[in-house]
Amino acid sequence: MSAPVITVRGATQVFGSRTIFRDVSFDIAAGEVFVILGGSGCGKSTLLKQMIGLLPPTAGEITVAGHSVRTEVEQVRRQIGVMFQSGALLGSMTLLENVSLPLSVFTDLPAATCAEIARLKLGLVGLGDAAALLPSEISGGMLKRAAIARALALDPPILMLDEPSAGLDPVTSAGLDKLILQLRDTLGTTCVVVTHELPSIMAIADRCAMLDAKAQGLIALGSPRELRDHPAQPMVRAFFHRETL
Ligand SMILES: Nc1ncnc2c1ncn2[C@@H]1O[C@H](COP(=O)(O)OP(=O)(O)OP(=O)(O)O)[C@@H](O)[C@H]1O
Repeated sequence: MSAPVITVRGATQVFGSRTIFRDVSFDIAAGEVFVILGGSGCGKSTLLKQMIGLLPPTAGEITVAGHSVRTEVEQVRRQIGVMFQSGALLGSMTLLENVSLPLSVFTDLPAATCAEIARLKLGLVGLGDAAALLPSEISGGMLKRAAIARALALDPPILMLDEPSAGLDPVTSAGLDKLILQLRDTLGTTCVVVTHELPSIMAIADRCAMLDAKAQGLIALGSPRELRDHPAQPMVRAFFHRETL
């Protein structure tokens, strides 16, 4: 494995008297597609928020490109483009304006250059012809692609996607999987994806980390094929073989 770009060491999250997960540790290598999976409420989104620097871990340490999420939040954020579950684009702006927004807010580039870069990003996600449309005028799959284009606006080396295929039909979802792999292959983007869609996991993940609410932590770490073919825990087996426990 090449040098880790993200290190998670003993990450723990407690809300009030409730432990969501404890002592979670793994590395994510540069250029890896890393999936965080597990049942509802096991803490996938919470772990993502810790990695982005939005939520300091109750205990443990996470670094992104060598920067601590506790003490160097600015530097951490600069490494990461995020698409949250809602993927919210601003409804009153065209796709081009939505994708330009991070560039005009966070850089000193002239408006025409921001627009040119935004156009390139829209092209990258297959929306080159949709730049002038409003979010209300496009499909769910196109909305996700536009949100990914916006997450890529500032050329982050890491992309984090929270349930990108939620609410999409299988064909559109497979198209999104292909896009994620294309971004990794063409731009070298490290992708951290939260999902519990088994076909997506098998299609895109180099490795995955499985969290479990009952175990309050990590129950499996490895390639999806390893976890499917050699599940070390009944819960892992149930997930990859679609069995009930
Ligand atoms: N700020 C918070 N305060 C208290 N509890 C929280 C907070 N954020 C999340 N939780 C709880 O922590 C648990 C894990 O939430 P999280 O959203 O990380 O789960 P998840 O695995 O992403 O679930 P899903 O697949 O349903 O999105 C949930 O029970 C949630 O209610």
